[in-house]
Amino acid sequence: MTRIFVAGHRGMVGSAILRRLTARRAEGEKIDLVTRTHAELDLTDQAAVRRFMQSERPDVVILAAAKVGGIHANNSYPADFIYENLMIECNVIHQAFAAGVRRLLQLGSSCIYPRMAPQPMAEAALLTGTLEPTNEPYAIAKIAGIKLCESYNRQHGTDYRSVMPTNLYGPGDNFHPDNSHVLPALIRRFHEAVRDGLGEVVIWGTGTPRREFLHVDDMAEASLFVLDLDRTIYDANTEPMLSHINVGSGSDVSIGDLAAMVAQVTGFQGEIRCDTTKPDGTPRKLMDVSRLSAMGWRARIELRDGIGGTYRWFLENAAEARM
Ligand SMILES: NC(=O)C1=CN([C@@H]2O[C@H](COP(=O)(O)OP(=O)(O)OC[C@H]3O[C@@H](n4cnc5c(N)ncnc54)[C@H](OP(=O)(O)O)[C@@H]3O)[C@@H](O)[C@H]2O)C=CC1
Ligand SMILES: C[C@H]1O[C@H](OP(=O)(O)OP(=O)(O)OC[C@H]2O[C@@H](n3cnc4c(=O)[nH]c(N)nc43)[C@H](O)[C@@H]2O)[C@@H](O)[C@@H](O)C1=O
Repeated sequence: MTRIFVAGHRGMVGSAILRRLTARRAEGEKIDLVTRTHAELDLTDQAAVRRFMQSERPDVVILAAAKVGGIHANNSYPADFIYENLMIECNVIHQAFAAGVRRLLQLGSSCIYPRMAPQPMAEAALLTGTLEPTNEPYAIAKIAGIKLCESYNRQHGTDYRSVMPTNLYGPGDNFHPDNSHVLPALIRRFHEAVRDGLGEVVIWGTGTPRREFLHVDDMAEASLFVLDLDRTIYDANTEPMLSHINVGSGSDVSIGDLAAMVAQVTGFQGEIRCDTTKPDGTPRKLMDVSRLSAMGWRARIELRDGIGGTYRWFLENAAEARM
């Protein structure tokens, strides 16, 4: 029996990972799942995390809990983003080690790479240049997470792994009008424009930045793929000081074209206007996914299909929620 703690199991990624693990258990895999809500266990609380790890003694930890948000949230609450994420990583990774956890997978983000990194961004681009200012505090925390895992592996021989997802979306996303990422924000805005009969939708920035989007179900599958890799294969495909693995779909789209896709999915036929007083952020973020591809994994869900499914989930679960 493998006892797995999924931290952040009520979030978009954590819940997708939990769905897959639950399905595997139903198929007969010997998995014992451990979860705690944020209210039950605040992962920024060192003593509470220590007590939890010592009493639950998981074999494996999946760290999908974090302070997460889009460009506006990152830019508005930098102290929350750096403090909470550093604390969560330090507590979970160190207390996992102290409780003898043999394998851990933590999720970083594509924003760890320099703002002007050569595209597509390879794992080796880490720490080669200046970060994007709108999310530097979050990125610094995420880089610290990679270095924590590498350091425990080097000093203590643990098997702690890191995946760096590109921009994610899907069921369970945060559809807050200001604090969310671009795709859920646009789904809400275009939906409300159609509902209210508006002739215009405003998108932030110039519409020219390019982003790569990956459906959360693909991300969950990739996470478990990396977690399940035999250690010799993981180690052979990474390096002790460059141990993270990019996860992406392999193609990107401009924000303007993304907005046009969301307009089509939601049935909006009016004008799309750019508010250039809002920041663009990084000009382009496309992952080099050759490391993961070489190990045999690739994304399956096409962006247009994924947006359609996410819009249906939004209509059924979030459209009426007060934000
Ligand atoms: N969404 C995206 O586009 C991307 C996400 N990632 C990474 O993927 C991971 C998962 O992100 P995602 O699922 O989108 O985020 P969500 O915000 O959907 O989920 C995060 C989860 O973490 C929980 N959490 C936050 N703070 C604490 C805390 N102090 N103690 C306990 N639980 C806490 C949240 O609980 P509660 O809601 O109750 O606070 C929530 O359940 C993160 O590491 C993120 O950085 C990386 C790249 C892109
Ligand atoms: C995953 C990643 O997410 C964040 O970085 P980001 O990629 O810049 O994320 P974003 O989804 O918020 O924006 C993408 C682009 O889209 C434009 N844009 C248009 N209209 C809206 C809009 O309505 N909302 C938002 N949020 N953006 C909009 C926006 O101006 C930008 O050009 C990081 O802080 C960090 O958290 C991180 O790692």
